[in-house]
Amino acid sequence: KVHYHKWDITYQYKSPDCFNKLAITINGQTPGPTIYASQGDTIVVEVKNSLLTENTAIHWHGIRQIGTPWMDGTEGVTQCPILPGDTFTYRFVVDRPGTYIYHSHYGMQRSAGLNGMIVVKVPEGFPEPFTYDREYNILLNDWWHNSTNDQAAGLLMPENQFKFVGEPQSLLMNGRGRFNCSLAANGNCNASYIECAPLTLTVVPGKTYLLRIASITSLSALNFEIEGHSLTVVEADSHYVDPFVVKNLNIYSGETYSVILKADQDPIRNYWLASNVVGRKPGTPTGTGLLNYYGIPRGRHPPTAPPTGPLWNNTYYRMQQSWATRAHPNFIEPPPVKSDRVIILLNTQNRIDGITRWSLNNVSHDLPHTPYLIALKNNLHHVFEQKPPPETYDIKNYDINVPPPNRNATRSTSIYKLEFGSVVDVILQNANTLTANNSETHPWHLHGHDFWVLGSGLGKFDPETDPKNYNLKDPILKNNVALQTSGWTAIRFKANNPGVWAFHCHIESHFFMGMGIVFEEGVDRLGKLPNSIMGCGKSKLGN
Ligand SMILES: O=C1O[C@H]([C@@H](O)CO)C(O)=C1O
Repeated sequence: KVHYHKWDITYQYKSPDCFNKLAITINGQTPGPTIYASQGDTIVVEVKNSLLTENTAIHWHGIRQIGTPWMDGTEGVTQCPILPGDTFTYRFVVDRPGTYIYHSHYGMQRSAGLNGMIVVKVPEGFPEPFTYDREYNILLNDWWHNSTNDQAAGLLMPENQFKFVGEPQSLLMNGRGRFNCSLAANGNCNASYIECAPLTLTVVPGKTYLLRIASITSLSALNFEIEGHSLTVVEADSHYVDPFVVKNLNIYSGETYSVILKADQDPIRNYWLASNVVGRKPGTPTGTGLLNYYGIPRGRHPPTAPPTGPLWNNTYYRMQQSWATRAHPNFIEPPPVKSDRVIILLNTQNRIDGITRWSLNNVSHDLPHTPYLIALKNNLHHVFEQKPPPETYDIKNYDINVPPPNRNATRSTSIYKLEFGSVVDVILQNANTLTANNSETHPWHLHGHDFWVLGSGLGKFDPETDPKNYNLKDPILKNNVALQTSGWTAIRFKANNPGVWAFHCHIESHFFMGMGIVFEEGVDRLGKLPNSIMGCGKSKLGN
């Protein structure tokens, strides 16, 4: 089955949290429309760029694009951007069931509202390992009142004029939140807007619901909770997990979870849906919605205060909370027992020529003007740095608990070339930022692949001892994983999807500041690239 969508990308004044500002919309909506499909279907999205002054590109987050790497929508990596006034048609197969996200992959446009959900159903009759009466989608986001232009300009200021994006003004559920209008200095803020009416999910006492929860936040690690109800986690990044029950769920940017909710509480009132910031000192009120028990007026607030979630800086708790580590006993795909290559990436914050950047092994990533996929396919070796980036860092002597002794780093367009079919381990190693006694959570996302999460720990990864504790029996498969403060995370994947794939921190400002790398594998196995991805850098000549 082929699903056709026609999207017009425009700037419109919107009030997601009751504060009116310019947002990027799809057919006038932010979040954009939810795409529904079944496993094996083809999705066709004709994207018209009606942003009058800027390019765009749309990434289908979690979709592996096997055989269609040029549809991954990662500007600078898999395609030239879609120019203002131009139309680009994305066409790809959704080869696995689950919950996915789409969002702009150009500049920091995701933060301006260009995002939405994709739901891929299992085929008719396929026995899911859980049952439910109906399902709801919950897209979690954070939201600022200034523009992404303001934000980008602040990030590019030199030395102590650097201005970080700061903590969000509000937290949204399906694009709706509630800023306290009495705090609105300027701009129009009107809490009675229909647009900022809180998300309300109606449940029938005794019934069972599947909640598809996705986070598209630009910065925040969130903790989601439904007051008075426990949640049974059954799926993570569209892979079935060994089910476990939580009171509240940590969800990192880019992740999706499916949880089972039973309407098993006292039906005489409504209950809060709550999302709270964890991992960074909160500066944002709890994001709320309502769980409405059928028969109670939909808008009636619970008699209680919304839950405020776990302590934001309890790393140990967050480590424990990452219970989504084991695959469902009936859906285990064990990893290869050994890897062909181990890449260790030290995450540091640096200052390069006065500009604050993030780096991996002291290399901060810049995107080339000719997308890698085009450059590699056409052997244009002069359009990006050919020297390979460092495979590791000075593990013995580097102190991860102090600011980088050498603030400086280098910027580069270099990429990691992987032997097709090889098994690759990546160890993400966190460290202190430029600020003393400060390490930050980084949610990493890999394009084009799922990876096994073999293990994680606090402190410095030890190549001699830590691999002995990897879970090689039933590790979970995901395409997003959190790197906790001052800790490490180990992942393994097969380089078996011909293409060029970004692997980066999913914090919008961090990727903008160079916190990512790019893998290449099997590009020589690809057929002719579509002309539609050309038109920039050295690809002006067309094919
Ligand atoms: O890139 C960042 O900058 C700030 C801080 O390090 C300097 O203001 C922050 O929290 C980041 O994640």
